[in-house]
Amino acid sequence: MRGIELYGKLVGLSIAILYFLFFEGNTTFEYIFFALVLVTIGIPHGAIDHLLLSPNINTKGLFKFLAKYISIILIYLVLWIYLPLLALAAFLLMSAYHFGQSHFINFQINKLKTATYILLGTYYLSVILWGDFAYTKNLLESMLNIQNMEGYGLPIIIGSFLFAILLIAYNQPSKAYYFIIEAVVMGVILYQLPLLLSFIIYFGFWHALPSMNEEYRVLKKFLGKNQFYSFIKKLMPFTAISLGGIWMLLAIFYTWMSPNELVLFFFILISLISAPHIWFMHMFLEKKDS
Ligand SMILES: CC1=C(/C=C/C(C)=C/C=C/C(C)=C/C=O)C(C)(C)CCC1
Repeated sequence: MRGIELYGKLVGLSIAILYFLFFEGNTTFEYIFFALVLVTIGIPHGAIDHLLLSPNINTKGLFKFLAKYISIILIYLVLWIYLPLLALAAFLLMSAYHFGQSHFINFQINKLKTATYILLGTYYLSVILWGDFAYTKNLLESMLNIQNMEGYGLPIIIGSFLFAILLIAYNQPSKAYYFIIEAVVMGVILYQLPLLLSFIIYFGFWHALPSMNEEYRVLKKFLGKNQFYSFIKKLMPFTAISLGGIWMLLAIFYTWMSPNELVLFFFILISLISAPHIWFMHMFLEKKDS
């Protein structure tokens, strides 16, 4: 594993340990780390999608890219408005694929790739969502009632874990032990944490940072002198636009929505920017493999 990823995972683990030791039940701790990781790693990892396929993009190329990006967002927004349950199901499936995919940046999967990604992503997502089922249920309440789904949690978690490990072992027998240990340790920890902290630790340090590290590795030859500084500079504009847009919309809807509805609305906004990001990231990672 490359340095930064390992350090990131250690930071993620330290936040979890700090929570268990000193801040159990402290929502301020949870919100502070949620915001910090989101702003510094979560959003920025998707802010250079325009450079992934064309590192030297020109103005015309950028407009074409933005037209595609915004069209996907608008089509998905229409789906959220008219068929919200389908939009939610699509979000969970896309996210499982996308999260799973980022576990294999340094490990080649050749056989049953899509299934492997989806199963491993489903495992982590379900650990996070079912680990704090009461809050997940409350967040989704305004959209659907998942009360009777509590019992499905363990079979889904164990089933996705077993099948994912089976497929990883089928692809890379000598590396499977690493994924097993990580999935078991992280599964236990994420399951015990409150939803938002669990989500942001996994999202930040197991998904966004490894993805950003890969973006940097591939793009750095196009960054001239001061590669790291130039990379950070390139992340800035779309990070600021995304955060500003999310902030503005949350501020506008703040007066009409309950706190739980606002959190769900926040995740719907994340889903809207994630849809094109997942697509471009998929193209980037698969192109790199071929
Ligand atoms: C945590 C959470 C949810 C799922 C969030 C997901 C799936 C986020 C995925 C983000 C991605 C894929 C970002 C891209 O890089 C729900 C079920 C919406 C509502 C309850 C809280």
